[in-house]
Amino acid sequence: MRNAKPISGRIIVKVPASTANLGPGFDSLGMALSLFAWISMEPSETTRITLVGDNLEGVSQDKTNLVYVVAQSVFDKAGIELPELDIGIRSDIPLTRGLGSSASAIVGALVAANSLIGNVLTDDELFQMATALEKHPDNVGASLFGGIIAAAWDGTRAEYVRIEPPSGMDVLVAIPEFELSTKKARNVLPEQITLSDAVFNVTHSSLLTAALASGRLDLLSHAMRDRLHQPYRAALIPGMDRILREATDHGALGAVLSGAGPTLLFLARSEHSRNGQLVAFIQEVMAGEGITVKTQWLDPCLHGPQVLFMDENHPDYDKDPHRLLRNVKVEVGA
Ligand SMILES: Nc1ncnc2c1ncn2[C@@H]1O[C@H](COP(=O)(O)OP(=O)(O)O)[C@@H](O)[C@H]1O
Ligand SMILES: N[C@@H](CCOP(=O)(O)O)C(=O)O
Repeated sequence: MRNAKPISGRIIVKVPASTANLGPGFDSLGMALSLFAWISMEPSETTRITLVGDNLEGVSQDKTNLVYVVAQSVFDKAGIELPELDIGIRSDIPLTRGLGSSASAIVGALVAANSLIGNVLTDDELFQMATALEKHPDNVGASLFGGIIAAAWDGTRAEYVRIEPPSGMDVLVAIPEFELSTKKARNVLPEQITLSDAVFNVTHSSLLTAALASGRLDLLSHAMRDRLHQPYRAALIPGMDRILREATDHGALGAVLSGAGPTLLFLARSEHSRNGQLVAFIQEVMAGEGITVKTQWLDPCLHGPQVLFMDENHPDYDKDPHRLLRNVKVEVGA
């Protein structure tokens, strides 16, 4: 049992989305993105889970909700009695599209619950818990620490190194209208691969990590190639093969499947990125496949979760937390 302080007050956490793999770094590389989810959490007489906004369709509002379950695991580990919770969730991260919505929910819930009990768990403990829940460290590490992370999990313990994203690098995501669960996209992967494909991925992942750490943007198109998961997942995403193959002819530095997909992700130099050529190419190929995609320019997010603690003296404490979440301007200080 830790020295957990009694739970009181309201926590609002703003947590970034993430993209995993970056091509060859399967289950290892992740980068936080400037797209966010917000979770409010406070003790209450009975549990209530309110979903705010359009992106959370189908998410459960009972005690099976991921945010509620993960929060309880924090109280359990800290050895304190499990409280009923009033939880509000707002997310600008589309679900099951390969932008780490589940990782953001897990990290947001861990950080909110830990804040409610006076941060008795360390960042490392939160990272270990998040990795064990998500079963791979790439998305959760990026959401928790911001920037780019290179991580390895052996099933017992995860280690990571955070890399500051190179400056002058923009991120474009092309989000198809259809959902693809991570589970389904992992199920199409083979049990075994050839030694030459394994060597291809180890070498390219190492080169990519070093290129990102040293700002060698010129190496990205070479380094972001993958033979471990993208070739198998391509069958689930019409148009993906051609777009990834030809994106560098249209201004991208590198093009990959984001996480398990179906979102495609492109890195581009900031000064070239917004001229519309790349977006037009993606839209044209996807339209030819009969698929609607939403494109959105993002930046790497340099920070992890930001936490606002409200006690009863806070000027907004009397406001309905769900109305606060609805307000886009909910900015949560570091
Ligand atoms: N904010 C949230 N609150 C509760 N559950 C969530 C939230 N975000 C995501 N999830 C859960 O995670 C699932 C999506 O996870 P997954 O298939 O791994 O896709 P993604 O690439 O978006 O992480 C959703 O169907 C939902 O069950
Ligand atoms: N390394 C995982 C990443 C899954 O990311 P998600 O955002 O699609 O959940 C994988 O490629 O399966």
